[in-house]
Amino acid sequence: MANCDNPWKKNAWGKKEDVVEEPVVSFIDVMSEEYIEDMGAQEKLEEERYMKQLEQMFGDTSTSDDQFSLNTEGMTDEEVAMALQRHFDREQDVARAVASSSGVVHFAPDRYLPKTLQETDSEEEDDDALRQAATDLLYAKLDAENASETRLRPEGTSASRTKHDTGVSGRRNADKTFNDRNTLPTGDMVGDKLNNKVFNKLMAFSKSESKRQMRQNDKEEKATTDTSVDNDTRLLLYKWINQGVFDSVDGIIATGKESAVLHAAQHSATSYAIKVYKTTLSEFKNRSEYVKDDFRFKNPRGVLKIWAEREFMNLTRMAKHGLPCPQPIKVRRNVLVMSFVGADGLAAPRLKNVEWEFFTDEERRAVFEQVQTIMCRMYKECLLVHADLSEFNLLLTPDNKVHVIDVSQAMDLSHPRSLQFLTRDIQNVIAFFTRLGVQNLPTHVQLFNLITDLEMVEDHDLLVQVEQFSEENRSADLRHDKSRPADMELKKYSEEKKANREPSPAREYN
Ligand SMILES: Nc1ncnc2c1ncn2[C@@H]1O[C@H](COP(=O)(O)OP(=O)(O)OP(=O)(O)O)[C@@H](O)[C@H]1O
Repeated sequence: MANCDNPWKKNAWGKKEDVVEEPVVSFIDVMSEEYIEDMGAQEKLEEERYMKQLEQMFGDTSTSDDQFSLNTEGMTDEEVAMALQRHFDREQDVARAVASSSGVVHFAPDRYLPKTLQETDSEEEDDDALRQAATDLLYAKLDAENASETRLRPEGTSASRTKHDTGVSGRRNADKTFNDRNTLPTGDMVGDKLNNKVFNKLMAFSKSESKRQMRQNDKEEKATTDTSVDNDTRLLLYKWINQGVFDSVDGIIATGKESAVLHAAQHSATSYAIKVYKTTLSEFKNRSEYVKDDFRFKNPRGVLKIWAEREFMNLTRMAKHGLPCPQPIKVRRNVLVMSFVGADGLAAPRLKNVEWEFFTDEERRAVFEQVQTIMCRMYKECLLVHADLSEFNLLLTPDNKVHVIDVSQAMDLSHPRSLQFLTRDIQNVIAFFTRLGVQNLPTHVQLFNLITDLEMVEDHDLLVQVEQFSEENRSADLRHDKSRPADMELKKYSEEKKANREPSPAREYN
C-alpha cells in the first residue's frame, strides 16, 4: 500500500515509471549558441557510433548503389534469380538495421525487379505508351517549329510579343477552333494557325450551323417523312391499337407525293390502309392549287390537317352512295384509316401499273366503262368532282373491279372551278385509255355532257366553253366569294362536317 500513501506522486498522469524522461532544458539554454554547438557535437558522435556498429555487422557499408548492380552475363536464369535474392536480403538487412537505430526505413524492392517485369505487358498500357510517344513526338515537332520561329524573331525591344501578334493569335485561334469553342467536327489540327477573319467566320458558321441542326432535329421529330411516321402519329397508332381499331401496323403499302400509306390488320383477317399525310410544308405547297390563294391560311401547317379530314368526308359521301372506294374508318389530325383495297394483304395495282398485255380489248373497254360510271356517279349522286383523277388514283382489284382513291382534293360542285377540274379529269382519263388502245372512246365533249348533262358543242374548245359557262352561271352567292374560291369550299366543308357530327354526349346535361 506504499502507493496508497500518495498515489498522485508516482503515477499521477498514468505514465509508466520506467519511461526515460527527456531532460528538462530551459528556454534560455535552448536559445544559447553553446547549447546548439553541444547538440551538433552529440549528433556527430551518434552518427560515428552508428557507422561503427554497421561495419561490425556487415563489413564496409559505404557501398554505393552502383555496386549493387549485377553483371548477369553468362548466368543462368536461376543464378540471376539467386543473386538478386541475395542482394535483396542484404539490402533489407541493412535497411532494418538502419531503421532500428534511426527509425527511418528506406526500402526499395522495385529496383531489384528485372526491367522487363516492371513494364506491364497489357496491351492497353502498350497503347498508352505508344500514344504518349506519338504525342511527345508531335509536341517535340511543334516546339522545334516554335523555337525556329523564336530564333527568327528580331532582337531588341521590338521582339516582345503581344496577344495581337499574328503568330500568337493565329495559333490561339486554331486552338480554340479545333479544341474547345467549336461544335463542328474539325478533325485533329493541332499546330495550325487561323487568321482572325477566318476564325470569326468559322465561329459564326459554327454557331448558326448548331442552331440549324437543332431546328432540323425538331423538324424531323414533327415531320412525316417518306418511310416513317412522326412521334405524334406513332402515339396515335398505339392509341388505336389499344382501342382495338386494328391490332397491328405491319408495313408500308406505298409512299405518295403527299402521304405514306401503311398496312394495318385486325386479327390477321381484316386489312386497313392508314394514310399518313406528310406534314412537311414543301409537300403541302405542291398539293394545294386553290388553298394557296386563301389568305386566311396564315399558318399552312394548320391546313395540313384539313386534307385528312377532307378525304374522310369525301369518302363518307361516296361510300354512302355506294361508290367503289375505300370505306372511311377513322380520322385524326393528319392520319386517316380506311378499308384496304386489295387481296391477301397485297394492294390492288393502280391502272398505271396493271399488266395490260394480259387484258383483252373487251376487258380494257369494260375497265374504261367502270371509270366513266364512277365519274358520272361522283358528279350526279355525290355532287363531287375528283379533281385529280388519272390512272394513278384508280385501283384495279383481282376481280377487275375499279376503285377510286385519293379524294382529299375532290370538290363539291358548288366550287366555282369544279367544271374546269372536271375537264382536266376527262382529259387524263381519255388520254390514258387512248394509249391503252380502247376503241370508240367518247370525245371530251361527249363525256363532259354525259357526266354533267350540259350541252357543250364539239366544234369549240371544251375548256373555253366551260370558262364561259362558269362566268355566266355564277350565282350571286358564288360571286361574293369570287376571288377566294377556298373560302367557299371551306364553308361547304364546315357545313357538311357540322351535319355529320354525332350529337355530343354532353348535350343532354346542358
Ligand atoms: N385504301 C387503300 N388500299 C390499298 N392501297 C391504297 C389505299 N389507299 C392508297 N393506297 C396505295 O397507296 C398509294 C398512295 O395513295 P394515295 O394516292 O392516296 O396517296 P398520295 O400521297 O396522294 O399519292 P400520289 O401523290 O402518288 O397520288 C396508292 O397509289 C395506292 O397504291
